[in-house]
Amino acid sequence: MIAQAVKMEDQIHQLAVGDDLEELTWGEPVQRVQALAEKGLQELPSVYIRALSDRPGLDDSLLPDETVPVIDFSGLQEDDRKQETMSDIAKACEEWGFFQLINHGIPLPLIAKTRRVAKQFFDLPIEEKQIYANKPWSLVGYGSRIGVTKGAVLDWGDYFLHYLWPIDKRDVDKEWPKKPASYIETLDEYSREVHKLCSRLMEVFSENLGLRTSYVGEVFGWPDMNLVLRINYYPPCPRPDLTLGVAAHSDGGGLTLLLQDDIGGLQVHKGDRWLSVDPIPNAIVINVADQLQILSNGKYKSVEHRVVVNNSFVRMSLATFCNPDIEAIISPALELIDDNHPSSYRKALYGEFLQSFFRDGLKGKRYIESFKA
Ligand SMILES: O=C(O)CCC(=O)C(=O)O
Ligand SMILES: [Fe+2]
Repeated sequence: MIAQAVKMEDQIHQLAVGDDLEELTWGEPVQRVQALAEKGLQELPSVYIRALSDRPGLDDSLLPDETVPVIDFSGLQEDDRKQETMSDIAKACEEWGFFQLINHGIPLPLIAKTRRVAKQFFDLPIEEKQIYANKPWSLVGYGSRIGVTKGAVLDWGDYFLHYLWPIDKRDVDKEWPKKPASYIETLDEYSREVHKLCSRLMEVFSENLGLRTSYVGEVFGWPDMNLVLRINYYPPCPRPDLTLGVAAHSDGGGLTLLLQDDIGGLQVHKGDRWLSVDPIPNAIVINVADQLQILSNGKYKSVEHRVVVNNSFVRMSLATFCNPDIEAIISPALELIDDNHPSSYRKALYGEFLQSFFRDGLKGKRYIESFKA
């Protein structure tokens, strides 16, 4: 079952590159950014240097009048605050595509433990992490780039990626770290909590869109929606002004739940500016991803975001992507189409979407553009 499920994603990858997977190679030998940074480089190697127009411009971040909305999820449990909380979430999805969720219900000691085991993994010697090195045709494992294109500008960061859900798609034996010893147990517990929160959010989004409560969940395959964890590790960088931890992109799946630490660096695109998502201790940053934008017929926005790095601190984040199955067909909900709101996107297999992603890596909002009706 496991082998089969993962193999399907490999097949999509194969379609994307049109090549024999086993022969696919990285454009350049893989360099761990963490190892480079630990050498104490004075200069930034040229593969990380972005074009002038993509550089972060480190001083143009937040203006005080504009901040990503903060939503108190406990408001949904109180009769007098429920309506207001629902409409705050709807507004955030429509205007920002992003919000920070507090009182989300994931136990804080579990969050602390999850962060701790993630950090302990990255603190292992390189050789121990290399055991999980990902292949050019799969994002699963220990990685330092997305896409194989020779000469591509690379992100200043490493990651570790694996499935959290559905349970039969997790290959705990091969794909989850064995060290630290409590990693598996902790992430198992974390996945169950994230699954609960995602389920609740999908219900809220459905209701807010005027759809039956189970609608978004049905499209994304609840209770077996795909939850994929990406632990991001951004070491200090000698020239943060020239590079990015993650290039500008929108997330391709359904929705994303992100735990960032207290360092800061995530920015979202609003109007023609990049605004910082200031860390709030233990808040979870939620963002609408491309498939939810399509399902909502463009009412909800899957917004571009990027990560800037700094020259003093390691920053870590844990992103959980909640995605439809690759065989799911995604299209705007019929209830959201009328004479004034014609269908903005064509019907497509989520796998078709993934295929362009595997081929080209992160490319701003280019993918969703190509699915316009
Ligand atoms: O590290 C972050 O704050 C965001 C990472 C991100 O956007 C991603 O992994 O898709
Ligand atoms: Fe992202």
